[in-house]
Amino acid sequence: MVLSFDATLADRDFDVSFELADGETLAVLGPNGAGKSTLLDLLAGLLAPTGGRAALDGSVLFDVGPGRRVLTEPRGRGVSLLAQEALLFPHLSVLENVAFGPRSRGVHRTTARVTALHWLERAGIGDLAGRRPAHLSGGQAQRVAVARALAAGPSLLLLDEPLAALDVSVAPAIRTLLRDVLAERSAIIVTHDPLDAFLLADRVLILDGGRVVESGRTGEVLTRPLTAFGARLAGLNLVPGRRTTSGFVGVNGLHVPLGPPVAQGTDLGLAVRPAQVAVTLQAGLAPGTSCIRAAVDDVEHRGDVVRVHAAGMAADMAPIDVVTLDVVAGAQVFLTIRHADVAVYPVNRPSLPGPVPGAPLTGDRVDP
Ligand SMILES: Nc1ncnc2c1ncn2[C@@H]1O[C@H](COP(=O)(O)OP(=O)(O)OP(=O)(O)O)[C@@H](O)[C@H]1O
Repeated sequence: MVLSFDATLADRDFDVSFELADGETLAVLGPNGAGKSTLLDLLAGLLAPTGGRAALDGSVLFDVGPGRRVLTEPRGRGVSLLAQEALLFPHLSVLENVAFGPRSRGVHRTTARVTALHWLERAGIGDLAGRRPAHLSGGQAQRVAVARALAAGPSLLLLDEPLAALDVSVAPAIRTLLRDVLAERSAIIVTHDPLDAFLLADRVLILDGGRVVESGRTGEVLTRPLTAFGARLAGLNLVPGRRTTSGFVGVNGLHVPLGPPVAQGTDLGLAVRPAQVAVTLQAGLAPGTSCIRAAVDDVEHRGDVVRVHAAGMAADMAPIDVVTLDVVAGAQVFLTIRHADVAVYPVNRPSLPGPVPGAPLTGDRVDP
């Protein structure tokens, strides 16, 4: 375990614990005000907790409680922060910017420059070493920031939405660079983008209201979310429901027959993609499908598709079908799902504060 973290911050109602394995990348997601920046600031030493303890590579970052108050200064933490904006020193060259970290740790000037050049080359911009930041594009500046964060030789890399300020044409290349440098590196990335979580992180921590509300392997959380926020991130419908004698019964009345392994009364969730929910005017009764009747709440235009909201679910339709079937708010429709397209699973599985060892979880999937 490279990092153990347990902190409360009373005036922000923040109370979060988790662990990070050596070489693991953790994505921290959550709505605005969830506590993501607070988490990074506590780790970087920009904020002091009111209670708790964190240790990185066996060294205490903070240890605060009755009768004890240890707060390691930011520079001594072995933590580097890569922010949205590159924030380079304008009066220093690119090489000097990157060499600054090692230099300020007392590394000899020549060695620091060799280290800086190594990371600039790794970031694909060795040829820009002599430039001033004013003469860099946004993408180039962020590459310099990546090199600078790594040249400091951190035990833990913190990334605060590192792609958010970049032009969409530049972000993919920087994402590829991050994917390369994050492999085998202990890192925590705050992001609003589930794609970044998928591509960059081994594990996901979802915060809401200063608490961990979901945690697990990225693929697990984004295919079988436990919370409405997790489902929204993953682009899935999540229908809460229960196991009854005949199977899954959703709060919206959707019924899906299930095999025996799950005990009656268990709280279940059904996940299905909006593209796999069919909207019709007649009840669909084909074998292997389930159908509910619902009134349309809202019709939302989303580029190539129209998203229809009804019975707590979203269904994507082709615009021509919306017109042909006259699907408008208030219309009565039938929503049909194929059993083969849904995942039904317990939603009260314990959250997993630590890394999940080995194989994906098995045994809790109870797809029909
Ligand atoms: N400087 C501050 N002083 C006091 N409270 C703050 C401060 N910054 C944030 N908060 C509060 O702490 C809580 C967590 O905020 P935080 O900025 O960590 O959330 P976040 O998940 O990073 O949100 P966002 O996605 O909007 O950046 C919120 O209730 C917020 O109002």
